[in-house]
Amino acid sequence: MLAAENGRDPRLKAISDAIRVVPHFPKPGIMFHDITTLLLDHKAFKDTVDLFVERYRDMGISIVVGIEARGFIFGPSIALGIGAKFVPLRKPGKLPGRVISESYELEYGTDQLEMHVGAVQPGERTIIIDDLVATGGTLSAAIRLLG
Ligand SMILES: O=P(O)(O)OC[C@H]1O[C@H](OP(=O)(O)OP(=O)(O)O)[C@H](O)[C@@H]1O
Ligand SMILES: Nc1ncnc2[nH]cnc12
Repeated sequence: MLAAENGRDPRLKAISDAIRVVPHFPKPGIMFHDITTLLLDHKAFKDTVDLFVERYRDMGISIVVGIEARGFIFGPSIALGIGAKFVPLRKPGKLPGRVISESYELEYGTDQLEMHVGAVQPGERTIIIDDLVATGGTLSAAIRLLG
C-alpha cells in the first residue's frame, strides 16, 4: 500500500522534480526525460524503487522483466525487493541463447527486442520495468514477447 496523501504519494513530486527535461534531444521536437539526474539523488532513486516494491510485493509476481537499457537500472533492484527473478529484454544480437524477437517503432527510429526462449514459463506472473513510456511502442513489443 502506498503512503498516499490526498490520493498522491508525497514521494512522487521529488521523484518527478529529479528528472531533468532536455528539449530537442536527440532530435528537434523531442522533450527528452533524463533519469540520470534522478540517479544522482539517493533519496529519489531509492524512493522510486521502493514505490514499485511496495506496490508489487505479495502479489505472486515471480518475474521482473527489464527493457534494455534503462529498464536495467531499476528492474533488478525491484526484482530483489519483491523476491522475483529478473529477465532482461535485450537489443538484437546480444543474447547468446535461442531468442524470440519483436520489432517496434520509436519516437526517433525503429528497433527490436529479444528474449531468451524459456526465460518465462507459461502462467508466471510478470511485471515489465522501463524508465518511461513515450509512444508505447517499446512496451507493446515487450508485451507481445511475453504473450
Ligand atoms: O514508448 P516508446 O516510444 O517506445 O519509447 C520509450 C523507450 O525509449 C527509450 O529507450 P531507447 O530505445 O531510447 O533505448 P535506451 O534505453 O537504450 O537508451 C526508453 O528507455 C524506453 O525504452
Ligand atoms: N521523450 C523521451 N525522453 C527520454 N527517453 C525517451 N525515449 C523515447 N522518448 C523519450
